[in-house]
Amino acid sequence: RIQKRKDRFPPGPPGLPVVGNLFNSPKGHSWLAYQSWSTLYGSDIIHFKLFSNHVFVVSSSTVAKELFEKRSNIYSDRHQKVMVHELTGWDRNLALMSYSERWRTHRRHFHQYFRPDAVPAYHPCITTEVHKLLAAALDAPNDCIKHFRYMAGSATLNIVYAIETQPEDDPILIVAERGAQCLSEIVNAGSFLVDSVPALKYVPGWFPGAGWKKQAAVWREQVDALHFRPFEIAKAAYDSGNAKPCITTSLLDGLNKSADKKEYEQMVINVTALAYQAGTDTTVTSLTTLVLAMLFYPEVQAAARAEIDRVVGCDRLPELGDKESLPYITAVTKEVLRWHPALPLAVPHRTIEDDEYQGYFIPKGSLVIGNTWAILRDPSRYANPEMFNPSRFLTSEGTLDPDVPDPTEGFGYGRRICVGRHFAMDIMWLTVANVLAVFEINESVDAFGRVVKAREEYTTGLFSAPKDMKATFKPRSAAAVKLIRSVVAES
Ligand code: HEM
Repeated sequence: RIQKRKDRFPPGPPGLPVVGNLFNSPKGHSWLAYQSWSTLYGSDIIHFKLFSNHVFVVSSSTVAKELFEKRSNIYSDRHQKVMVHELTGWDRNLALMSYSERWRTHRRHFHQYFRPDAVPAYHPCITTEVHKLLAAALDAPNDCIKHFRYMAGSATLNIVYAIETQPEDDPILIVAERGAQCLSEIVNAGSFLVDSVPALKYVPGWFPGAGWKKQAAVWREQVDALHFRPFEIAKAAYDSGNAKPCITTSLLDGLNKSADKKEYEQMVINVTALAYQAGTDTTVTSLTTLVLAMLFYPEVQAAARAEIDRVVGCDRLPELGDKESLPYITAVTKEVLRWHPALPLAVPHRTIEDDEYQGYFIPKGSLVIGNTWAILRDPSRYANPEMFNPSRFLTSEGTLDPDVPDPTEGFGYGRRICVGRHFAMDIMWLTVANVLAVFEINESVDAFGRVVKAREEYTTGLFSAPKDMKATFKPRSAAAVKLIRSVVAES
């Protein structure tokens, strides 16, 4: 019977006994290899094995909807790893939690602050941070990534903990940044033996060859600091009765009503730390892609600017209230998510039951990966998908075309879809509109006066960001400089 079921796996590259496809699985930019396997085997779903683990990769929106949405009760779990979940403390992160009552409680609490009708409350804060970004770009026109990072991090810490940060050497931003970075370090470090032999977690750090255990302890401290340091500041303000209302104070209001106060407080710590962890790198990566696209496609910059000048004029900056009247800016934002998704394979899902799809057998415990890259570059959905072309989302009259699919796969799938996507879309939209209203984005010049040519090269890993991004923000006019200075002075 087992043999019969094995024959019913979707097609995929041939593997070896015991190790499976260990030696022919891609080492970097795996979304590209999975996309070509899908073409080679003529299937929207492919299968391979890593040791005893079954991996399925889905590369069409139809199959993704069928599995992740229609069968979300089976396809919403996450793989648990000793290094990530137990030794370094990432079990607190909703995005990595197994599909359980604990995940549901965390997601419900987080969602109430980031659902579409809650997000407008953060518009004033986002607007102030975007204005500060414009001023920072005037003063340091070559540091766009640094400015994006500060904008996204500062907005998040303000909304979640009511903590005001400084652009340089802010102790809380440093702690948050370090903690969030260490997840990428763990993922990029590859596989740890302790994940295959969990008993190794009991080996003491001083044991010869257990250097990984010492590294795990360092990571653990950083993850703890990311969770506790900002929370302690917000909690102290709450206890003193002087706190500015924020997500933490709102959650702490529920503490007295909770049956298990310790457990509730732990949930508050996890939920509040989540926005920085899940929202900063994703937003910064996407905005860096915007900059790259603007270097390659100056005509898109010009079209965006023309729309802003026509609708908003030059005497004020675009606001989120202008969204309906600036469809081209919305189309640019969507195209950024589609052209180079920040997480080209989202976060892998895991099945909790045996399943069957189109005659194929998908065993319980399989990893099922949505190949967002392939789905968003599917030529049957998006013509000439390699081109950055916001107009694909517009009708011939220039309004948003409801028949062109939104690149929602950039935010993942089914019940695990990004909870912060409405907030993310607003912060991205406002940044795109404001930056293009007052700046030209140009290639930068090196110390010898030579233009640094932009390249479409991306990093590999959980996140995929433009490599060594260099660009310069040039104010469009003296009036634009004056406008930025006056807006920042006002706010
Ligand atoms: C452009 C920015 C962003 C992108 C591209 C993005 C993308 C994603 C993706 C691909 C996933 C995995 C979905 C899956 O497993 O199928 C995810 C999960 C998540 N995102 Fe985002 N995200 C962004 C911004 C944000 C922001 C700003 C927040 C918070 C304020 C946030 C909070 C979350 C959370 C909490 C999860 C975990 C959901 C779960 O596992 O149940 N994200 N995001």
